[in-house]
Amino acid sequence: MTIVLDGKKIAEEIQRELHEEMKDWKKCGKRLPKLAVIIVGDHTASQVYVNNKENAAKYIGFHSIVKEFPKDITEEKLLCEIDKLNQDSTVDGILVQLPLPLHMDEERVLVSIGPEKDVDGFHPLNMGHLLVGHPEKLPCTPYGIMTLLDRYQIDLEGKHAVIVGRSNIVGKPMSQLLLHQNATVTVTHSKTKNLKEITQQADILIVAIGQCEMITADFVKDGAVVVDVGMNRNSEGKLVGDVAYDDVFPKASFITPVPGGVGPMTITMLMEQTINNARIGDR
Ligand SMILES: Nc1nc(=O)c2c([nH]1)NC[C@@H]1CN(c3ccc(C(=O)N[C@@H](CCC(=O)O)C(=O)O)cc3)C=[N+]21
Repeated sequence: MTIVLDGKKIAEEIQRELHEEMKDWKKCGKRLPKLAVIIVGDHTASQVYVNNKENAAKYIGFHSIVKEFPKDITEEKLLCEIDKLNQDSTVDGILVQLPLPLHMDEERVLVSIGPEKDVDGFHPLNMGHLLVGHPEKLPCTPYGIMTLLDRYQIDLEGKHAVIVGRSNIVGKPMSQLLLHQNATVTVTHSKTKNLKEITQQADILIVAIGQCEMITADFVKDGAVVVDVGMNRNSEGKLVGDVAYDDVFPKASFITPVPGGVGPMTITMLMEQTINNARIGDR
């Protein structure tokens, strides 16, 4: 029997808890958290993400501001805007929506975010904390996946976790979090030879490659836990993952759907880290 890892449901549960906490903050007059989201250029593709974030913040009951800039804004101007937010003591979290326009140096922009306000966990300092095993801020998608696995009491110790994709945003940080839980981790990528032979060994298979329904049943071991980070539009405009869900479903012990799996968890972890910053900072 296959169990669906219901990210939407777990995300709602956590958001309800956070909502209750914010009610208490309001009651005792504590300053409410504030998240600042920066968007540069056309963001129609990530509109869903932006809307979901706004809605979550509204529901939980804290402040969220969105700053939109044209795609031809200079890097200097953008850095200046980030610096204003760094210095604004009412702002607890800053997120710069990726990808940035090609003329910008993404790393330079990410480094300019104050590490203590980096709710995405993309700052090299926070990546470093994660690498040495004392994470301060976690990238929201890997954090969301770990929370989801934990809520379904999926034991990771000694399991072979195979990650498909090595991005800084998902694959690399995911590998570290799984290692910390004593999984044996293999990271595969576009140059990996015999990908299928490796994914077939996975007890836990995490897929984050951005290829529409690439992982079919023949890539998956019987009883594997399958986590799909992909979010692609197919030819009919429907949102589909990197995993061919219907094909893989009967083989998996647990599987995340798209939508309603990893996505809502990512949003919720962003909310949690913003609140956590306000909690510890009281800046
Ligand atoms: N600095 C930065 N941090 C990010 O975390 C980041 C980013 N930039 N740029 C864009 C991507 C994309 N991303 C999504 C997260 C959740 C959903 C989400 O909530 N998905 C719903 C979609 C629901 C629907 O479309 O119907 C779901 O999967 O159920 C979507 C997309 C975060 N990203």
